Amino acid sequence: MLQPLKVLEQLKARLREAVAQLPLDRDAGHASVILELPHGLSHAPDIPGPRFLFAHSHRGDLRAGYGIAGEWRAEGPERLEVLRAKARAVTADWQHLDPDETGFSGFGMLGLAASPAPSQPGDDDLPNAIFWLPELGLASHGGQAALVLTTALPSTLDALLTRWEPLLDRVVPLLEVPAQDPLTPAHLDPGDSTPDQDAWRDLVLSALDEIEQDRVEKLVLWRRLRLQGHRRFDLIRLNAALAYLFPSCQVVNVRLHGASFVAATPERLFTQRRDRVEADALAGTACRAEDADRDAEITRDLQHCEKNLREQRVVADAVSEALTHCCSQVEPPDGPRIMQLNNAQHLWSVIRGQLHPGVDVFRLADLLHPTPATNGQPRQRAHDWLRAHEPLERGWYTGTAGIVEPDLTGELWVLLRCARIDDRVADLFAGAGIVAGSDPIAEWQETGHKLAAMSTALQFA
Ligand SMILES: C=C(O[C@@H]1C=C(C(=O)O)C=C[C@H]1O)C(=O)O
Repeated sequence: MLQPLKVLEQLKARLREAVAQLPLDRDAGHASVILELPHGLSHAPDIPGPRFLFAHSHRGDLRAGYGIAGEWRAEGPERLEVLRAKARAVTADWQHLDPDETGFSGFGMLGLAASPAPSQPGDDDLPNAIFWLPELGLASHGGQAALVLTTALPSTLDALLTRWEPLLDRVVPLLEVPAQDPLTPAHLDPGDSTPDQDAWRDLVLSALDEIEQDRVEKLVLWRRLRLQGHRRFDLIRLNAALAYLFPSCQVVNVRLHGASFVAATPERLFTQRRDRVEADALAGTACRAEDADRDAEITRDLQHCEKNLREQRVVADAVSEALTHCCSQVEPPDGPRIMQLNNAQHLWSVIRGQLHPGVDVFRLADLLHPTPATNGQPRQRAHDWLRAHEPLERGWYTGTAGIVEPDLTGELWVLLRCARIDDRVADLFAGAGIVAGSDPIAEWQETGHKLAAMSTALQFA
């Protein structure tokens, strides 16, 4: 294996050659240089500054972005249309130079808060919606990896090398550092839940009343739990713990300023590959048991529970219906089968469709987000009821985020099992779908199982 210093020197030499070939004097657009890395990546370094990460352990996929080569923000009901127009303009004029023939290309990140309604963001918070081209990207898949450097045009050779060489100096040596072992589990001080258990019961009862009056069929309520650590939470360790505990989930980190938004989510909003789309309908939750017989019994109960099946069917139906607006053909949902995670199990179906020409991730996000899995049904009425009754802003919890390819296809994940982490404080978020027959205590316990996904991992960070 090449020594880290050798890798860095070789990358810098190849970077200088490649940058000299970029059309830097064009007066608009973006250009990316893609350089092969000697081996695949299982984790991505955390350096100060804006950063995002999407890592999926079972798939062996990783994308990370550092710094900003371009960012576009939007809010309000037109937010996805606005970002779509920007992304179309960017990708129409984006040069890619891949001298090592890696097959990787530049990529962007799209991320959205749960509601398009503008909020009063704090300094550390993420914007309502953002499409972001990182200055340095890392991509790894199937044991192969590449580094992608992107700039807005025009630029000059000197300006780029002055920025990019120090960036490589900071990041490349860290790629060779093995992931740190988890720390001895630390005690976390539990803070308040908002709403607390009494306010939760009242909220569930009002939601049940709304359902009883036939104004909505389903409402997804949630709560925030604040945890205080005795040491600063370390994102690399946290990601490693999440990947270990939830290898079939997508680990997501997004940070623009101080605080990081972190998730280990089991739920895709959709995957778009060329003209095919696949979306998850995930709803209906039960716990896990240590004892295998008891666990199998819980699974069987979930598969036959009329309330949970109905809750999941509402989601599958709404996703199928949304896809009919952009597909020439939508296959009936499969399942529902069971998705088993370490802390919970869910009813899950996949819905597949054949897309009309010209459909992209922005259009799909507009049609699919939010699904009744995280909002309720019907969509607008549920959204309005929740905005009027929820005690806190959701922010990016139950928003969506993912990677956008230069042809504007990609994959977005529903932001669940997540936390906003700032130094030693972590705010964890979890919710539960309320339908006729839901019980406030059982739903409170369900949010507890979901919160345990992040709180367990945080103990090792
Ligand atoms: C709302 C959450 O999860 C969603 C709600 C579920 C349910 O109500 O059973 C199950 C999976 C998710 O779609 C969450 O994890 O916070």
